[in-house]
Amino acid sequence: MSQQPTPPRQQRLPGRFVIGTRASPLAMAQAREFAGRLMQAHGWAQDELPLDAIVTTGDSIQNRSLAEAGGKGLFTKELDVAQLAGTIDFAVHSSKDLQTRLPDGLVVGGYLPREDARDVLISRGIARVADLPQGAVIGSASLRRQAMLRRSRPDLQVVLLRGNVARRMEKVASGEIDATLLALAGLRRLGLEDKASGILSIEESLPAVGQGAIGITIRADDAAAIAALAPVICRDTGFAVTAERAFLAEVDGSCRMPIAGHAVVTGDRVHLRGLLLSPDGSASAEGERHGSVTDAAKLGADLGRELRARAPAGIYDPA
Ligand SMILES: NCc1[nH]cc(CCC(=O)O)c1CC(=O)O
Repeated sequence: MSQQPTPPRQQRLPGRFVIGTRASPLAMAQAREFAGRLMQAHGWAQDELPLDAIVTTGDSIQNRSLAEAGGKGLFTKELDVAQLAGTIDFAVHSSKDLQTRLPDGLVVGGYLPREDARDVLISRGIARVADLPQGAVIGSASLRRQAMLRRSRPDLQVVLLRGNVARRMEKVASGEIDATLLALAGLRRLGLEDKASGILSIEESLPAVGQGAIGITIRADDAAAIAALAPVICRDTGFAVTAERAFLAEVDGSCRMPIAGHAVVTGDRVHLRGLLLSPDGSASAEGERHGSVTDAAKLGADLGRELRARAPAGIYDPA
């Protein structure tokens, strides 16, 4: 559903771009953040940067897990089509939700500076997963979060929970479920950080590949878009997410497996951690790599191959 009429591509004014985004509150907040950074960097006015909010197939599926429904591409398909057609020039994505392989003709032009990548616990007053009562009901749609919870707290009842961030939080507040895990980044961008009951450490809940990083896709041949992005993109976030995404592409690429991967850049070094789990959390393979940021993609692929090769039974052949 494309709300605003947008000029055909050939009529694009020099320096004028249309930003495409999903229509969820979080996606809109991220698109506004990107627009704000572009306006500041270039001195553009708001009406020079129209936002085109597009409802994707993924947004309209609420009752099944994403893995069942067909994966990450469901959240980007309609945006990809609009972008290739030239209706939108930039598409703003949560890197976490971005397929490892983009459609031909589209590339990630860069990433905005990463927000905190950690997960948070949302509960009625309990700050730590370890302190949830025996048998508590905890909801998540993420295979990674489900498997990590089952591993650390096999007694919890882990149930499928979908819907946007606000709706998930309501289900905790109303008592329908006892707790859920969400990304701190999303809460911050929605101005809801004070609703977090506690923050999970990176060790406790290794984040998803790309978590906290906003990726901007462009048409591969759009030189004007590449130039416009240059002052707003973050090089270090790019190295970190490149390592993580190379890892993900090597271990699986679909989102049917619980996978976590997180890289941190310090100076010209990158440190990547990866984790594969069986759905019930009982089997796992984890590892890490340190190296130069210029080798980010290679480090990620190396770690992915290593973990795939030594994954115990139960990971690639779920019981
Ligand atoms: N899959 C939904 C999704 N995609 C990105 C974020 C959070 C923002 C981010 O990771 O940048 C969320 C919500 C969540 O996991 O709590």
